[in-house]
Amino acid sequence: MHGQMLHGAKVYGAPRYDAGRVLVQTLSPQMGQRALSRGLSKVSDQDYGEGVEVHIADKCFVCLSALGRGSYGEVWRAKVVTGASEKEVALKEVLCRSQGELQQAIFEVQVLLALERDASPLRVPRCICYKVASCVQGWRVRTAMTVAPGESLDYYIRRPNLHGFAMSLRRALALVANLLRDIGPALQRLGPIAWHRDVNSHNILIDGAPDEADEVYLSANSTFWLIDFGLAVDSQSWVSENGKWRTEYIGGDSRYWPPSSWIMHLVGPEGFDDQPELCQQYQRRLDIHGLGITALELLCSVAMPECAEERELQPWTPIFRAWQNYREVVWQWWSLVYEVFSRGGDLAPVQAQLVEERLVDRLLELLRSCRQALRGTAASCGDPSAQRLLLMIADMLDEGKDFDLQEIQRLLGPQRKAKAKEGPSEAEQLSAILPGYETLMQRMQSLHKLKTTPPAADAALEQKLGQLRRQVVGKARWRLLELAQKRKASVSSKALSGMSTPPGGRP
Ligand SMILES: Nc1ncnc2c1ncn2[C@@H]1O[C@H](COP(=O)(O)OP(=O)(O)OP(=O)(O)O)[C@@H](O)[C@H]1O
Repeated sequence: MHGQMLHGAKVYGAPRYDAGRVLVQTLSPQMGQRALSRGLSKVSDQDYGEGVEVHIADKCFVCLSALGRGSYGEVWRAKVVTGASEKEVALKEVLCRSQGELQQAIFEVQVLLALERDASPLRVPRCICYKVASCVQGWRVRTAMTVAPGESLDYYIRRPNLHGFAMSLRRALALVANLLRDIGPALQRLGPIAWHRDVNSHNILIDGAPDEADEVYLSANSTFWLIDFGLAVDSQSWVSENGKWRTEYIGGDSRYWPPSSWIMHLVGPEGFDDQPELCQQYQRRLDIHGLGITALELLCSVAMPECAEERELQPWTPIFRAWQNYREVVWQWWSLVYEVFSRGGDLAPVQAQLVEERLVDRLLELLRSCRQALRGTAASCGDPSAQRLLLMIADMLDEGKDFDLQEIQRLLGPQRKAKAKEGPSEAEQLSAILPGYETLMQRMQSLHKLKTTPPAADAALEQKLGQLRRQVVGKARWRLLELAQKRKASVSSKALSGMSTPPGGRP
């Protein structure tokens, strides 16, 4: 999730699906200094700040500098003093004022923990430890995670282009291929557990891509990291006829929303009555669409020449034009909604205006133009690897296609190896905590009782969380086993049916 003025509209659904909020906490370094000067060895209700010592479980950290700011507070880079093998960590704190927010914040941690159990390391931060503490406003969920390298992709793509068109295009294609190779598998592994719902260029970090580097260097060295699982929802309870997709608030950055999210936002679930494909998109493919738009944005931002005449370079011109049209119109819709949220106004008139303007039909048309341009250029560009990329992006943006994330590795080859883990974390020793048949969210309802027993609750809360972990461990193990068996069965049935390895891909 993110909430920076220009890059993070925290847009939630229409008031009938829960009024949303835009909360940007500003934590001043002075606050941190004050905490330090009071000689606090343990921060309970203090915010992070330079030099502030933070204890989470048996580990101790000292805040160094802010890594970034989101709608729920700042994320700080911190030095490890004791208890963890990493030198530095990223400390995130989410202030939860309600049961719902607490459940959401804990789910974010659970998802990180679940992902790190994956056999092959993914490019997502690893959770080192976390703590839930009650405070006057409700609860604070503090997480220490590994620092993902690099900078936000949305800053990267706004840098001026130093190269001529041919070189820029090769660089862009190399970057887009690595973006899909890195983020695709993360989303694929995430799928059985959760939908991220906020895949966009602000929540993806890029590393190893200096401005002057050529495509060979970028292919070998650039990496992309998915962060911020703060809007993730349990994919098991989300999907189905009466799944939570019907009632849960809408999340994410509307510039990366598919048409189905706008339908939900402007009309509600009834808007899908005659639109089964869009309904399926909203239930299952929000992240794929977010990744597709991010890929197109990266391609055009890096490859598109700054000068308009140069831009008229066939066969790539149609893609640049389609993207520019999309960007102009969709960014305008986003700013209309965001403006109302940031001043806390009534969203209903803006929603009515957007319905009147036939936003969904226009968005479908803008996306159709993007796909047409991508497919047209793929047909004429003559470079098979560029072709594969363009067709893949077009399919990701196609509400009529049931895009499978496995396609990415099949067509682009496997993800380059992420750095090996640096030793077992506390999380690895914890019980498995994947949500099972009953969703984690439902189980967390039992925390409700603790809300009525204020501050004494720290220990009780920890105990309760421990209980919850133990309760779900059996089901989670079973589910992991089942998934592994399914994978095995599908691999052996493919082998039996004599399927060959596709060119450049894995079997
Ligand atoms: N593990 C990490 N490693 C490096 N930087 C990070 C990490 N986690 C977060 N950040 C930085 O902190 C910023 C805010 O983090 P995050 O998006 O998780 O917070 P949030 O409150 O959920 O924000 P949002 O408003 O985007 O929802 C990120 O944009 C990024 O710059």
